[in-house]
Amino acid sequence: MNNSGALHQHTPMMQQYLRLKAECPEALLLYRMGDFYELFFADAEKAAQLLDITLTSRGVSAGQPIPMAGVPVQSLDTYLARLVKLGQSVAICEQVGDPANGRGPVERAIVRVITPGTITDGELLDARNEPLLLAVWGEGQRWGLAWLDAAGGRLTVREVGGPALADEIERLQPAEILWPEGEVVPAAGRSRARFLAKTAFQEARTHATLLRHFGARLPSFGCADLPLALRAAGAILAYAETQLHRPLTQVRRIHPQRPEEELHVDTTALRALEVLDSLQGNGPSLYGVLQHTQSPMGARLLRRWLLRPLRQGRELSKRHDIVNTLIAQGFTALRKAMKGLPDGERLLTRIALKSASPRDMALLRQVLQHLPALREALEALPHPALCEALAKIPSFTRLYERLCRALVDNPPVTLRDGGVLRAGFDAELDRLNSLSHDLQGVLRDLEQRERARTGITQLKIQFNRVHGFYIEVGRSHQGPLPADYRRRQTLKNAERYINDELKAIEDQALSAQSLALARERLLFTQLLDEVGADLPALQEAMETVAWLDCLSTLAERAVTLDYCAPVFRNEGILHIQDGRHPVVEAQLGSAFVPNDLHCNESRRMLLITGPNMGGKSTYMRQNALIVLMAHIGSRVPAREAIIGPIDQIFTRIGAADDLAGGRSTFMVEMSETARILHLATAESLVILDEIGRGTSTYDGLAMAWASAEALIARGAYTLFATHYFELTEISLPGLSNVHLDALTQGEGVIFLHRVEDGPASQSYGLAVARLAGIPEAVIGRARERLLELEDPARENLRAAEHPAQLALFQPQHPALALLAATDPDQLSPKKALDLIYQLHSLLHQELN
Ligand SMILES: Nc1ncnc2c1ncn2[C@@H]1O[C@H](COP(=O)(O)OP(=O)(O)OP(=O)(O)O)[C@@H](O)[C@H]1O
Repeated sequence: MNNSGALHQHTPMMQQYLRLKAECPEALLLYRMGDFYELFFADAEKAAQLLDITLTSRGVSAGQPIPMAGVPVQSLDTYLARLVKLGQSVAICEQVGDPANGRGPVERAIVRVITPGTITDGELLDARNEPLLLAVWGEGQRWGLAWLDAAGGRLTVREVGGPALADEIERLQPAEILWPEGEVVPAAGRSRARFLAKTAFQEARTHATLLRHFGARLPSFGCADLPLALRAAGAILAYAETQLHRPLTQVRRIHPQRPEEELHVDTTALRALEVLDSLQGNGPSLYGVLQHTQSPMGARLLRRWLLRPLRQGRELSKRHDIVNTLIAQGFTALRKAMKGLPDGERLLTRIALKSASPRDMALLRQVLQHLPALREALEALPHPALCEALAKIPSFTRLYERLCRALVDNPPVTLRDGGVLRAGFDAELDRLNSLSHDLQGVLRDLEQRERARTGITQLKIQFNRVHGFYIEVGRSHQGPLPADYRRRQTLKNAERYINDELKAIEDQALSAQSLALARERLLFTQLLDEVGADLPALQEAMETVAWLDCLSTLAERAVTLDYCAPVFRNEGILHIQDGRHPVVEAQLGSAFVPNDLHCNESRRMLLITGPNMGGKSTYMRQNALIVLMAHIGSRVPAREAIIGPIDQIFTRIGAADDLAGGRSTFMVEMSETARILHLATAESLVILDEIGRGTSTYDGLAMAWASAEALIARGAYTLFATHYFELTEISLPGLSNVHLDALTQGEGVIFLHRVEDGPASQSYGLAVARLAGIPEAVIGRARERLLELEDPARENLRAAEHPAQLALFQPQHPALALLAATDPDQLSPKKALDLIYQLHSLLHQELN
C-alpha cells in the first residue's frame, strides 16, 4: 500500500483499515461498512478492474483522496466466486464490535481469508472439481508433495523423483501451490505459486503441527517413510488454518500414495487418450462415458480413480470383485437408494468448520434420509467387502430424528431472519416467537381503537423493516388528528405517525424478535455441535457411499454398454478380443467395428499401416483405454480381455506445437519420444502414432526406425502406427505387421476399419484427399507427380541429387566396410597408420 502514507496521518477508520490490510497484504480486503463490503486504495483499483465495478473515492485521508469500490453484502458470493476463479485471494473483514459501544470506528476483524486453494463455501465450488492446495518440499533429487482438498477434507501425500514433479503438478492442477522461498519453480507451477519462508517447512515445526492436529493417530497413517511429503503436509495445514481462521477439523487423516502401487499414465497420455476431457475441449471423453454416478461425491471419486489407475493387486481385485458381485446380484436397488444424494462430503466440511448454513443442515437431513434404503440394498448383497461397507454406514437414526424435529421443511439459506427451527422444538423460542407473532393481533386491536377514536375509517397500523411501526393516514383526510400523533414519515398519498402506545408495542416486539433471533442462533449452533460429535462417523459413511456409488456405476455401465470382465494374469500377455473404443463406440453405436489385439512374450510390437482415416489411431487408443479401464476396476469394451502386468502407459500421438513453451512440433514429438525411450520397460504399453513426421522424410524415417528397434530391444508392448511403408521391412523378433483394411471402389475408398495381419498393400492418400474435398485438378496433378516419384529412373536421379539423405538405405560405403572389417585390438601402430591412408584414399576416390 504505497499510496497510503504514514498511519498516524489517517483518519481513525482508515488507520483501522490499514492495520487490518497489513495482516493480509496479498489478499483483497473486503471491509464491512453497513450494507457494503468496501475496498480501498490499490485493492479498489484492482477490484474495479477485475469485477467491472465503479471506482469512486471516499473523502480524503492523509491529504489524498481514497480510491474506493464496493460490493453489496447480499451479492458477496457472486463477487467472491468471480474473484476466486481469477486466482485472487480475498479477506473478509466484519464488524465484530457493537456500534453503540465506545467512540471511534466500530471494532472490526478479518474473519476468514478465501484463497483459490482453500475454498469450502458451497456456492464457490464446482460440484465436479476439487480445488486443491499443493505444497512442495524438495531435497536432493526428491520431492515431497502434500495436497489438500479443503472442501472434501482430504489431505494426500506422495513423494516423487525430480523429473516427475512437473507431471504431478499438471495432473493435480492445483489452484494454489506453496513453494519454499528461493526454490526454482518449474513452468507448470509458476502461475499459481505462493512462496512461504523455508522455516514453514522445517521438520520440527511441521511435525509439531501434524502432531497437534492428528495427535497419537499420526503413526497409524503409514506415512513415516515419506518424510519430505510430511513436511509439506505440516506446512499446508498451518497455512490453511491461518487462511480459514479456524482449525481444519474436517481433515482427519493423511492418505499416502505410493507410485509403485499405481499403473502410471502420465499427463501427456491422459490428454492424448482423452480420459478426462476431449482434445477439443467440450467433446466426449472416457469420463463422460463412465460418469453416471448418482452423487457428486461419486463423480469426483471416479475422476480420482481415472487419474491414478492401480496396478494388479488387492485393491484392484477387490474393486473388480465387487463390480462382479453387483452385476450378478443386482445393483438397481443400491443405485436407486443413492439417487439424488446431496454432496454430503462437502457439507460435512462446512459443519466441521461451523460455517454450515440452515440449508446445509437440511441437506444433511436429506442425506440421512437416504441411508435406510441404502443399508437395506447393501444387506441383500453377500460380499465381505460390502458387509464392511454396511458397517461403515450406520443409519444415524437419532441424529436424523433430531434434525427432523429441529428444522422446518425448507429452511432459509441464512440464519439472519430466523424461521429455521420448527415450532415445538424449543419452548423458549416458541414463547418469544409467539410474542412477536401475537403482535398482529395486538396491532389489529389498536387499529380498531384508533379508527374509533379518530373516526378515520381508512387509518392503518403497519410496520416495515426500515421505518418500524406507524399509523398511516391518507391525504384525503383533512380533519384534525389526536395531539399524541407524532409525524414519522411523509409519503405522496399519506402521512405516517407514531404515538406512545405504538412505540411501546414496537419496543416490545423488536426486543421479542431480536431475542427470538438470538435464541434461534444459539440453538442452531448447539445443533451444529451435536452433529459435530458424529462427524468422524458421518465422514466415513460419506466416503463409503462415494465408493459404492463409483462401483455400482461401473457395474451399471458394464451391463448397459456390454463390457466384459478383464482377466489379469501374471505373465507377459495382452490379449483383447473384439475390443472397441468406448468413446467412439458411444458415438457410432453398432457401426463400430471391433478388433483384436494379441501380444505376448514373442509378439511385442505391432507395426500398423493403412490408409488415413482407416482407424489406426482409434485402434491404438482403444487398446490403451481398455488397459486403463481394467486398472480402475471397470469392465472393458471387448468380448474377452486377458492382461498381464502393466506398469505404465505412454503415448506419442498427434503433434501440436508448444508455442508458449517455445517448442516446435518436431521438438515436442522428439521430447515425448525421448521420455518413452528412457522410461519404458518390458511391462509398459507404448502407443506411437507416426513419429518422425515433423521433419525431413529421411530424418523422420530414420528416427522412427531407430525408435522402433530400441523399443523392441526394451521389450515394451508397442503399437506403432506409421505411413512409412519402408518400416514394414524391418525384420526383428517380436515385431509383427498389421494393417487397417480398406477397399478401393473406382476412384474412391471404403474403410473397413478391420485390423488384418501383414502390412497394408497400398496407400490411399489421394483417395482420402478427394474425400476431403481437394479439387479434382489438384488431385489429377498429384497423381502425375506420384507416377514420376514412383518411377525408378526418377528415383535414381533424386538419389544423385541428395546423396547424404539416402545414405541410410544405400549399400555401405567401401571406407565403412573396411572399417567394419577391422579389429582395432589387432592393429599395430604401423597397421593403424596404413589403415588411415587406405581410408583416406577411398574417400578421395569417392569425392573425385
Ligand atoms: N473400428 C472402427 N469402427 C468404425 N469406425 C471407425 C473405427 N475406427 C475408426 N473409425 C472411424 O474412422 C475415423 C478415423 O479413424 P482414425 O483417426 O483412427 O484413422 P487413422 O487411420 O488414424 O487416420 P490418420 O492416419 O489420418 O490419422 C474415426 O473418426 C471413426 O469415425
